[in-house]
Amino acid sequence: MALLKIVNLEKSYVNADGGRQLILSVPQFSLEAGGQMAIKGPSGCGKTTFLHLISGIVKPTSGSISVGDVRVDELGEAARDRFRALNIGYVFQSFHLMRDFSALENVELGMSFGAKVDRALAKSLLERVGLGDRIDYRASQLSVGQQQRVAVARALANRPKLVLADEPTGSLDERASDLVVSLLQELCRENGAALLLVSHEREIVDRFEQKVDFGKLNTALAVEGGVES
Ligand SMILES: Nc1ncnc2c1ncn2[C@@H]1O[C@H](COP(=O)(O)OP(=O)(O)OP(=O)(O)O)[C@@H](O)[C@H]1O
Repeated sequence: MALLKIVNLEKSYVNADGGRQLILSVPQFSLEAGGQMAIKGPSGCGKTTFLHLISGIVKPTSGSISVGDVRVDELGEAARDRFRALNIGYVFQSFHLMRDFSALENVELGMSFGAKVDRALAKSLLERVGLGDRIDYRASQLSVGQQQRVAVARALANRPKLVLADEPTGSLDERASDLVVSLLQELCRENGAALLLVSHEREIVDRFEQKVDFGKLNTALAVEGGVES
């Protein structure tokens, strides 16, 4: 059964001369519950916008986005924020951790916008990503790879149905990248969460059985003369 279903999704922005520019047009897209998929594509092809639309950070110009039985596109801003806090885990390229908060506090922060803070779960997630001995270190005292592992733990903290990862290995060397992607895949599998990861790195995308070229998925690129990957 599809967890994520998208039909005729479009996003346009007003450009500098006041006209509208269509930057994303995805006729059909779906991801099954617990499924794992990588989206590849070059810089500027709309990958981040796609994840922002799915998570409700940005509202579409038209079209429908269903996550489970919720129509994300029909929710107001506050409801989308609440929906995201309860249902979506997000991993960013640049982590978005609170530098002066400990690893544990950062994971708990991922819970505080959702249902409730569960310290035992936060600790077990940090142990699961290999940071059991670093839970009281501030984010600023952790290596770049360790910070991204905290971000992975935080993304699973609210027991999401769907984890979105936006270039999660962009700041990491090869060894740390491998570890972060493996942890994301394993933790999502263990928790029954679906995983949608975007990356421009072929080695990362090739680790997924399901992969999509966003240059082909986003038909606005052809209209706007955009890049092909
Ligand atoms: N708020 C906005 N206003 C106007 N244009 C925007 C806005 N946000 C994104 N865009 C445009 O949408 C296009 C897609 O941007 P997006 O960040 O989704 O691409 P991307 O594939 O994630 O790129 P990258 O890999 O470099 O992050 C770009 O041309 C960008 O300039």
